Amino acid sequence: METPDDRLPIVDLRNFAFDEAGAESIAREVDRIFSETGFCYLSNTGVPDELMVEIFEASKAFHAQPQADKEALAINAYHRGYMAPKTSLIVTSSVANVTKPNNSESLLIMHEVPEDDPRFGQDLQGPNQWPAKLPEFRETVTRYIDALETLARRFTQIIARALGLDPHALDHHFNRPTTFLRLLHYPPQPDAADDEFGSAPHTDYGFITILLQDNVGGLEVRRRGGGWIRAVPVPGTFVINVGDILSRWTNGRWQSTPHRVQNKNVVDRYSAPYFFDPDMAETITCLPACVPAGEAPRFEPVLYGDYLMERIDKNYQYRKSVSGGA
Ligand SMILES: O=C(O)CCC(=O)C(=O)O
Ligand SMILES: [Fe+2]
Repeated sequence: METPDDRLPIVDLRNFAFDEAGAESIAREVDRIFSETGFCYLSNTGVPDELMVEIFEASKAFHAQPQADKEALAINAYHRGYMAPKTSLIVTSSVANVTKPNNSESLLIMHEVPEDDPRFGQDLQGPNQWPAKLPEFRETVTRYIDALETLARRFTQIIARALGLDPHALDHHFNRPTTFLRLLHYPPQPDAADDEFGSAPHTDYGFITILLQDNVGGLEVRRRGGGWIRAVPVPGTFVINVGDILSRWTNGRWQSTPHRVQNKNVVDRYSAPYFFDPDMAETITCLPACVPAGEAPRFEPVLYGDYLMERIDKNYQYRKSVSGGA
């Protein structure tokens, strides 16, 4: 039986219309939740409801296209484009021994890197791919990404506060953030076996993930004491969670909690996780505020770009042909 404790908490961001005391109280709440479950809902985020509707319409229109039109955008060496069902396998996960590929398809859109950007051509720094036959798609997705970036930057200030830092202390790591929007489609799997997932148990690599899900359900979050909590859809909210690099940055004070998706419904499920990560050129060093006096940090400093490439190269089959062996 479910009890009220089995629900993820909701943090009300009050449309960011708070004073100093309000910001502090939200930060305390976030510190408690991220130290325990590492997952919660966010309400009153300032992201317009219409935009949430529009991004799902865009995603559905993309996935409803003939397979050939989707394959025309097959994921490129810059990790941008379409990933067909059953092509990603989380192998770096310490969460589970995953053997079956994920039963989901997705379009990955990252931060734009124009050709005149000095980073152009480096790892993960290249062009997005846009569907030729959906004229409004790019504009809608760009508006959504802009809104989510604003939310993520504001939330980063709450994170800094929650860790006892100046609200702007972390901002400079995100001057050129690494961002991924993943427009996911999960086909129905009413008879899925226990080890067949839309998204197998995993933790997210990065800093924070801000997820929009439709009203179908299927996301589950691992409970600290074992078992899984259903992240039931709550209209108008996002789900936010701590990624591995944030957990590492906090010296393990905050948890990057395993989660998984199984769409055992008879209808399709759509979701849109937005991953907001540091600039790849930033070094992530355990925050001194999180290291107990007299103790050494639990993790070595790491260049975010190196860390991310390792995770991506291990997790995606398609990268066998674009990296490593060359
Ligand atoms: O679709 C979802 O609800 C979660 C997706 C997810 O965990 C991911 O893409 O990392
Ligand atoms: Fe995830």
